[in-house]
Amino acid sequence: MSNCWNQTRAATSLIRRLKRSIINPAAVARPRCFTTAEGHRPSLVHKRSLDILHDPWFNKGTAFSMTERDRLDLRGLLPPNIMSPEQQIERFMVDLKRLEVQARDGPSDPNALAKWRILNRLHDRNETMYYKVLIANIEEYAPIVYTPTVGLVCQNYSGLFRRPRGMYFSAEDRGEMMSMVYNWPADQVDMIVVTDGSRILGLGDLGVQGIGIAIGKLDLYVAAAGINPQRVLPVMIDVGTNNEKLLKDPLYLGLQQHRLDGDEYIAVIDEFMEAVFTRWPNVIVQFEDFQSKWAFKLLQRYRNTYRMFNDDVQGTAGVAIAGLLGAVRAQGRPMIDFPKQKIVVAGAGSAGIGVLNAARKTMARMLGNNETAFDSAKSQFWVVDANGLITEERENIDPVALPFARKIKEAGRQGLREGASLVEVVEQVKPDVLLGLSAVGGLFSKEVLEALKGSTSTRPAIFAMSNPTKNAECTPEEAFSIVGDNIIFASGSPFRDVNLGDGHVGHCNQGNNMYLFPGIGLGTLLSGSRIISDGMLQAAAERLAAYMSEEEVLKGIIYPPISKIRDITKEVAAAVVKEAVEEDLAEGYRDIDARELQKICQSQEELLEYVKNSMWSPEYPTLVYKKD
Ligand SMILES: NC(=O)c1ccc[n+]([C@@H]2O[C@H](COP(=O)([O-])OP(=O)(O)OC[C@H]3O[C@@H](n4cnc5c(N)ncnc54)[C@H](O)[C@@H]3O)[C@@H](O)[C@H]2O)c1
Ligand SMILES: O=C(O)C[C@H](O)C(=O)O
Ligand SMILES: [Mg+2]
Repeated sequence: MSNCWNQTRAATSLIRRLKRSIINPAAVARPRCFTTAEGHRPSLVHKRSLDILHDPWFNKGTAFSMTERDRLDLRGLLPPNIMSPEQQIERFMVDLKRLEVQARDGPSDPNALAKWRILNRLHDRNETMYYKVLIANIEEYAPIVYTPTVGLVCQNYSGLFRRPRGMYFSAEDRGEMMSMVYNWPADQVDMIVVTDGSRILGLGDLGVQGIGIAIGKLDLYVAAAGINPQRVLPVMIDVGTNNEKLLKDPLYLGLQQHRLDGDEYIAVIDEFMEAVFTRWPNVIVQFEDFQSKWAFKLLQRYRNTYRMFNDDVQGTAGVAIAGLLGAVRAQGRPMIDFPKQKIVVAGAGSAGIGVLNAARKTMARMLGNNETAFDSAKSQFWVVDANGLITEERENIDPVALPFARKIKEAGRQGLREGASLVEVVEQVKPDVLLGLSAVGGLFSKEVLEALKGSTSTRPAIFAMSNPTKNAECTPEEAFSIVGDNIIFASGSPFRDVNLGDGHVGHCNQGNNMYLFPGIGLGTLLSGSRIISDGMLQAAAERLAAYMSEEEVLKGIIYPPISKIRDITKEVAAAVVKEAVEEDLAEGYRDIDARELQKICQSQEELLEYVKNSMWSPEYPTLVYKKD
């Protein structure tokens, strides 16, 4: 009986594995006769000779085997010594490491830009090798290809631009986008990250140069979520810039006109969305670094029709929620105490308001999930923007900030008023949490941090989440030295831990949306959900929150190390798939239909295996030439 059971199980499992192998050929061990000498299913290419060496999708450089060199007319075009992928990386690393003699930490690394150049050149030559290097050294090179260095890259883009990467749609292309999308060589695109360059990190309007941020985010999609690099597309929508310096710069690469606004602006974005979803109906579009003015409007406009999300609004909110819940646990309290936390937020832009809305909803759910709970939860927040504390007396208040405006009488009772300064607010409120998404470096000044010493919390939390490094509201050194050792600290860009003496470490967590967006994208892709629901985003945040053990959290570690990002992403993606199935949104992906997906979701183990097997890994496939 049990033998028969085992055989049936083995057969079912084999069928599943074979089905999955259609998604990822490497996911299943094939019978020998199907494989090449290198042991993998071959990839067909329609080019040969130098064209292959110049194609980063297929190029293997010195790792082409002799038989491949013959098959693809490469003989004589490469030095004769055939290298293993490991030897190739060793050689590359010698070059890259030369720059590390002087300094070795991302944030203040004087050679960061030079390292980016070396890595970027590899990206242009050989994508497989590039991602092998990135994945194996993610802790070290995420600060180069992502924040903070990517900010510097965007600022200097005109000078750094060599080979184009991704697609550019401009205001001049109106009426042409539907045909332009066919200029992209890939028939399948899974992930697009699009920006209009209007608010790049905390660096403001960088116009066309903002494409760097889309490229950096997609690097993480490949490295963390295992999205196939041939199926990612960075996009820049150039509607002009309001950055006067760029407008006057003759070397600026973008449209030298002021930004389109109003209906004209929306028409361009509408046309872009229609074009990409016509060619790639299953693509997921991540909106990135759009100024707040448009971030919310575009999200509302598209989120119920297209598979899209706004990372700054929704990804950041999830990461902040996970961190805020971690901060409650770090006080030795249960998560359900979250609705008692007093939270001061500095910054009421796309990120700040995104966090406020999500935190309020999370509190309301914990308080009974009804209207009264939702209403009372808002009293836990004090919001300070460029004009100080936001109250109902604020003139021309932004509608998205209105729900968080303090009642004027109540503010008065607290010794506060419209426009009160951040120091005053912190002094009077004595918050448990001080969270910055203001893009103002040093905003958490000595006075503000001194005021936080009066917090009624047993362990106050400071989230200096603005990017890049120089825009962080304070450094961990400042926080630990002024507020004291018993705090929780998180920043958007990486900083080193602080030595508190006597063997104690002040942990610096990186509170960055990179812990969520790759999993949200991958989970949505694999579920085949037509939209990205609030529930799917909530499931992602909850999974991240639960990722840290009690022991870690008590030590002040509320986010995982970036070296674990592939594992976290797998877990987050699984949570997103499961939620999409539960909400009946999942339509399945490729060969796995909705019913099969439902079955997979019944076992957490199978679900995680499915996600893992669907992730691309940087291995060279054997190449076989086929005429077009
Ligand atoms: N860590 C992360 O994962 C993450 C995610 C998204 C955004 N961010 C960062 O958050 C920052 C803000 O992004 P955004 O999209 O909300 O920008 P935004 O321009 O839309 O909003 C900035 C807000 O800060 C306020 N502000 C300006 N000066 C202030 C001051 N002196 N005191 C208090 N508030 C002040 C502005 O009034 C505005 O409300 C950026 O630096 C961005 O890099 C970080
Ligand atoms: O890009 C990042 O590092 C996080 C976030 O999306 C931001 O805009 O700062
Ligand atoms: Mg962003």
